[in-house]
Formats: sequence, C-alpha cells, structure tokens
Amino acid sequence: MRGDSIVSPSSRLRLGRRSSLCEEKSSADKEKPIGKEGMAELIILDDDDDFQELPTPSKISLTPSKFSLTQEQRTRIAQQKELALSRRMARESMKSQKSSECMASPSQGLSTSYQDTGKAAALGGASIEAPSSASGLKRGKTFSHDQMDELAVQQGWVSVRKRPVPGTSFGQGMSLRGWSPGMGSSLDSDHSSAAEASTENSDKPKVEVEDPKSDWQKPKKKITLSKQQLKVLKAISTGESVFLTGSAGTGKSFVLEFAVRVLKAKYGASAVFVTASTGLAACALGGTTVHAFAGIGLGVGSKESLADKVKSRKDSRIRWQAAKALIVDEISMIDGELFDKLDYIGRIVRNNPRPFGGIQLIVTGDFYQLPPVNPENPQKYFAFEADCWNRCFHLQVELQHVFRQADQDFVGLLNEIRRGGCSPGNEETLRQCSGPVDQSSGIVLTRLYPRKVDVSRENEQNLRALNQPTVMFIAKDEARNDFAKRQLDNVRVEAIVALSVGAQVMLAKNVDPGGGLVNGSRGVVVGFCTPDDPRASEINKTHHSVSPSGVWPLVRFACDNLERLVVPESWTVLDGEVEVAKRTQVPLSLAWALSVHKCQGMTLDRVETDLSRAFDYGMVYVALSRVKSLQGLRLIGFDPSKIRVHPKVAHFYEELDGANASQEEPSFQD
Ligand SMILES: Nc1ncnc2c1ncn2[C@@H]1O[C@H](COP(=O)(O)OP(=O)(O)OP(=O)(O)O)[C@@H](O)[C@H]1O
Repeated sequence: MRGDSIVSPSSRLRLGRRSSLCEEKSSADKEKPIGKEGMAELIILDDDDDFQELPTPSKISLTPSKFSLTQEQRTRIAQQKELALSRRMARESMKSQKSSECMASPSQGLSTSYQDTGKAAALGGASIEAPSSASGLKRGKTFSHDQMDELAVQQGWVSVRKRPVPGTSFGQGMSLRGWSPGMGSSLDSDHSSAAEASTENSDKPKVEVEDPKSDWQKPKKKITLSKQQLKVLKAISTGESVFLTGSAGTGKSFVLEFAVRVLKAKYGASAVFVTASTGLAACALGGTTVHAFAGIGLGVGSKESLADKVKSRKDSRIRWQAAKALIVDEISMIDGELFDKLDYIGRIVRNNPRPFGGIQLIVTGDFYQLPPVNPENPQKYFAFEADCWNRCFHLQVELQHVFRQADQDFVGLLNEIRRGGCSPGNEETLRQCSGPVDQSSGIVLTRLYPRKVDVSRENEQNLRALNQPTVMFIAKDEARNDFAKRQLDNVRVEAIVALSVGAQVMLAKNVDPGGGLVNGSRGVVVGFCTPDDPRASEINKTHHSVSPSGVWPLVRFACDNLERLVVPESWTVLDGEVEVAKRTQVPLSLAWALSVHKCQGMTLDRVETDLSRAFDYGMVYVALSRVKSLQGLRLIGFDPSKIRVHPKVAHFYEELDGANASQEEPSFQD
C-alpha cells in the first residue's frame, strides 16, 4: 500500500478557497446552514431524507402482485425460515468473535422492524415488530414469523407464487427471505466483509452512520466511514471541489451517496445535479448523464456553438444557472475535450470566470478502469488532460482502502493488475480459478464478456434451454429522422425482448430507486399476466403494440423478493432539450451474461468470465474487480497480455502520488 493517500491542495492543484460558490441566490435556493459541525449534520440525516429526493427519470410503474397462501406454501416458508435462521446464527457467531466498536451488536442484529413503507419482511431473527400501518396492530407488538408471513401476504407487502417455476434461481420457491444479498445484483450491498475488513484496520474509522442501502431484509448495520472518506465529506461539506479516485471497491460511489445528501442539505435539492458519464452509472445514482444535464445533445461541435445552444434553450440555461453543485461519476469515460467544453459552457452561461462558472464540482472515478469510447480529440483522451483540470479542484484524493474484497491477497492481486502487472504468483492464483464455483445455494453465476456479441449468444442459448414458451415484446419506436432513429441503438433496452418463465433478467431503467428497483436490478421472470387480468387489459389499452399477445411479465426481483408486474417504459433521445426519438418497451434485458462495460461500478457475488478476448484498457481489471472473493470467481481463458494500462493514466497516478508525498498535512490511510 502506498503511503499518503490524500492529495491535499498542492500549489499545482490548489485553488483559493471559495467563500461562496455562486453569485445568484433566490429565496428558494438560499444556502441552508449546515452548522459548525457540518459532518454531524451529515450523519444524522434520517433515512427518510435519503435518496428519495434524487431526480427519478421515470415514475414508479411496477406494482406488487397478490396471491393467497396455501398450506404447502406455509410449509415451504417455515423451511426457508429455519434455513435463514441457522445461516444467520452462524453469521452472528462469527461476527461476535470479531466484535468491533463500529458494528451493530449481534443482539441488535437479531431483531428487526417491518418498515411503515409496507415493503418490510422478516429476517431470520427471533421476533419482528409489526408496522404501525398494519390494520389492528400496534407498533411494538411482536409476532411470530408465521404470523408475520401471513400478515405480509394479507397486507400485500409480499406475494407468493403458487408453485416453484423451473429454472428459477432466486430462492427456489416462495421464501419471503430466501434471497441473500448480492445474488448477482449490482445494487445489493452486503457490507459484512467490508465492515469486518475495516474493523481490522489500524486506522480506526471515526464515524458511525446508517448504511443508506440497508433494506428490510437485513438488520440495519452500523457502517463506518474511513478517515479518508470522512475527510472527503468534510471538504465537500465546506464547499470544496473534489476529485475522488481510488481503485475499484474503495467506496467512491458510496461516498458520493453521502455527498449528495450533504450537498442537498446545504444548497437545497434543486441546486444539486447528479450526473455520470454513462446512463447506467447515472441511473445507479438516480441522476442523468452529464450530456443531458448540460443540454448539449451528443456534445459535438465547438465549445462556442455549444454554449450558444445552451444559452438559447431556456431549460438548459436555467439548469446551469441554478446549479450550485455538480456531481460527475465514472469520469474515466469522459474525454478531456468534453470536460473543457463543460467548463467553458459553465463560465459563459453563468457569466462567471471561475472553473465551471463557480459550481462546486464533485468528480469521481478511476482512470485505470474503462476509458472514453471514441474520444473526439486524441490529444485530450482523458478528462485529466483537459486544460481546466487542475484549476477545477481544491482536493484530489485517492482512496486507499478496498472495501469490496476482504481478502488482502486478492486486493493485492487486483491492485497489481490495476497498474498493468501480474506476477507469476498472481498469474498462477488466477489460473487456479478455472474450476467450478459452488452454486448449491441457487445463486446463478453472472457471466461477463468483453464483447456484446458473446453476451447476446449466451443469453439466447440460456433462454432456449428453459424450453418454455417465449413471449416477444416489440418496441414502439418513434423518431424525427434517420439520424435520430439510429440513436435509439444506444438505448438500454433492445428493440425486441424475448422472455420465458425462468428467464434471468435485469431492469433496464430506474423505476423505483427508493425501493431498490434501479437500472441493473436482477430478477427472474416467474410468470405472465394474461389479457383477462384487469391490470393487463389496462396496459393493453395504450401499449398493445408492444405486446401483441397482450400478456405482461411478472418478475420477482432480487432486491426485495417481491413479484411485480412489469409495464412498458419510455426512453427518449434528446438533442439538447428537444426530444428527437423515443422507444417504448418493457424495461428488461436478459441477464445470464453481461458485458464488461455494463458491469463497471457493480459488485457481484459470483462471476464467470473469459477474458482472453479483452480488448480495451482496464477491461481485465474491471471484470476481475467486480467479484467479492476469489471463491466467487471462475476465470477461463486468462491471458496476462490482455492486461492493458494506458501510459498516460500510469503517469497521472505517479504525479498524484508525487503530490501526496510532498504534501505538508498529515497523511491519511485506511
Ligand atoms: N466505509 C465503508 N464501510 C463499509 N462498506 C463500505 C464502505 N465504503 C464502501 N463500502 C462498500 O464497499 C463496496 C464498494 O463500494 P463502491 O461501489 O462505492 O466502490 P467504488 O470505489 O465506487 O467501486 P468501483 O470503482 O468498482 O465503482 C460497496 O458494497 C460499499 O457499500
């Protein structure tokens, strides 16, 4: 591990402290005080204040389905409960051996509450508190699991299939709690290994916070921000612009989630814009692409013409002028030319000579991961090559402690690959990962492929192997012209989606970020709602062309194990603010296999990958670093020559290290 890890403002990187971030203030967006102890405010925010305020690109459109509970189902539930309870007890006993001041005590973990949102379900704990909203029930009264299971079904919080569907991988049946976190979903966050790793660290984490991703399936675990993470959040809370980098799994996105809360508390939600380089990353944060925020369409053209375009369009002009903080995630995929253009537009549209017109910038990403696709100007391939880059940030911070993987040997191996190396010992370790991975728990391996064509082949083969009738969904596409129509190829859902019962699927749109249903959420098709069902006939009134057979998929999602009816969604292609094309389709794609590009930013439990055809910089590193442990990795076709690092990236991080070494402030390490 390298020494200092925070690049504190060196003369090269530092800007003077800004007392105020922008001139214009309205009563609506007046800065809210965050108090002397800015971070204290940060960590005591209610979960209700959580990310529900994030801009959601679409309305919630998935509705839980209801079924009645049979005796057979009750028996199965009881079996699942026993299993869950024994797993839980084993976990708790392991945890108690590693007791730590920064984690919830095991006794806390043994009971949990149903939440008032109605999405609650039981853990394997001994007793469960009923929601206050449940009719006839008082908060605080405890119920057996059986009572709660029945209550949950009666109240419509959960639904239970009448019989298991062949090929179903999630929980193999109808358990209310058969899902264990991280079963191949990008958004499952099981912090146990991470928290354990952090407690073993000598740099005692400072602040306990509620994990914003905790859900009703798990006890709310206390998680602890590392000193570095805390330092970054403090800087952000005092209005500093920060570039936050670090290897995969160091918690960049995790810090961002808190940063969004801090900034919204400070400036008001309407002045904070959450963006990312790709739609997938943006959706995971509940934001939009940086192009959409900027109102620059595809971003082609001179910076002057783009600034004119933004100024002439009311919506985009108002957005730029209202912004007090701009968050940009996955910066590695934004090229330097575009970054300079954004800086220019900010200065011109806001009539303010400071970088980005004085907007506080929070930029995150790891340049060792995937690079920009087709950068406009090869001289400015990476964002750090932008002329404005070093003027933009008060702080450039490289997080050091990896939370995603607890095994330090694996972390060392990944860090070596990140920097383009692979020692003979590590190569041997990876070659030994070619054997089968334990799938007895029903967790299906996610296969990662460098090329999209392999992803399609694999998904199609698996669909055929189910040997179930296939239902076709045909997108309704609308476009102003041929150019706009071609842009629909970039939309995250295919023109034709073929589904069968048992198909492993992934959501292609953020439909309910608060409920965990986001772009990338994993699920399984458990049935189809037929046209005689009132819900289906309602959808068919407007979207019959999408489903010629008039049926609509019922999907059980991993995030909460609930079955939902999935209805069509629309994706639009904008040129600036003008809608030029639109696709309407069921927001699902097959998910036995994923492309490496699609999985950047995800945490996966079990991965199988063939990287012999990896072609881009950082691709091998991105694929391998998704998985939490070597035990969850099946690697076939490993070729060390496919580990590629762009020399400019290596140079950038050497400079960052150099700046670290010369900093005067005490160093921070995890
Ligand atoms: N302080 C912490 N305590 C416990 N868990 C943490 C902490 N910070 C991050 N994590 C967990 O570590 C995992 C990886 O975090 P995250 O996805 O934010 O990393 P990242 O740096 O954005 O990774 P990538 O570069 O791959 O996108 C997540 O499960 C996250 O919840």
